[in-house]
Amino acid sequence: MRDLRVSLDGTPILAGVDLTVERGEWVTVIGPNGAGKSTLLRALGGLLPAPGAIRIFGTPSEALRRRDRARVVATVAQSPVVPAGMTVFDYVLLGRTPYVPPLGRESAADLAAVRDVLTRLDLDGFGRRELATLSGGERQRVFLARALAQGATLLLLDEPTSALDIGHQQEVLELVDQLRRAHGLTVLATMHDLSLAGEYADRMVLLAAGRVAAAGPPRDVLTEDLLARHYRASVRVLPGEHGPLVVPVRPR
Ligand SMILES: Nc1ncnc2c1ncn2[C@@H]1O[C@H](COP(=O)(O)OP(=O)(O)OP(=O)(O)O)[C@@H](O)[C@H]1O
Repeated sequence: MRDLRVSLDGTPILAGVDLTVERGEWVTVIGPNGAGKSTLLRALGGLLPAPGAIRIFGTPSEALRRRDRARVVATVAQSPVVPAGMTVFDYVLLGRTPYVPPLGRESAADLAAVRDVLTRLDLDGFGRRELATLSGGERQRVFLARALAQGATLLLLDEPTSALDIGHQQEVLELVDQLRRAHGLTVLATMHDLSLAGEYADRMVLLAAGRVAAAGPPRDVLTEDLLARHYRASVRVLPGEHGPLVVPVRPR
């Protein structure tokens, strides 16, 4: 994206963001509440107009038709709408919509893709359950399952682990990383857990008040100075095996 500017109801939210994500790369956008992270993902997902600012694998975003975009870009929003009465299986099957011919039905391959992704996300046995009856964490895995079933090569993940327990956080991020390596997926995520973010991202972008305040490998972005300045947080940053570990410490 080049000079991405978004205003909502007359309020400037993104004030000229430049960001390139290479094919196969994992980039995580961090930043304090209200910095514009979700807005950035929504613009990339085609949900907000951004004429001329975004190219997806070389194609101007506005030139992609909805169905074509859905085969390339899959988004897991922060709080997706949960359709009343819909089962987990049918919800994940919605991810196959871009492959179903107009007025046609899902193929055996579509159904198999859904079963496969449910297994990978530890959701066997949940297929017939009504989505609305699942716990927050179970639901979050179903939202990710739908995006993975879509078979897109660019995954936009808006706080994909915020409702998950520590085990499922790791499981989901490991799965995304495995898929990335095996199928060359490109991942753009937002996360509030900074240590976890740094362990998985190749590069991080610190967004503050709609601008890029810092960008680079996790060790360059997760510094005590930058985090204190932009989050107004008191933290210690310790060296970790897979990236810096950010520990909040009570201010003196
Ligand atoms: N329709 C709107 N009109 C005016 N301001 C809006 C509108 N929608 C969102 N905003 C504001 O845009 C800013 C950025 O919101 P966004 O959801 O992108 O932030 P975020 O970085 O994802 O925050 P969080 O970490 O809290 O999820 C916020 O201050 C929000 O209140």
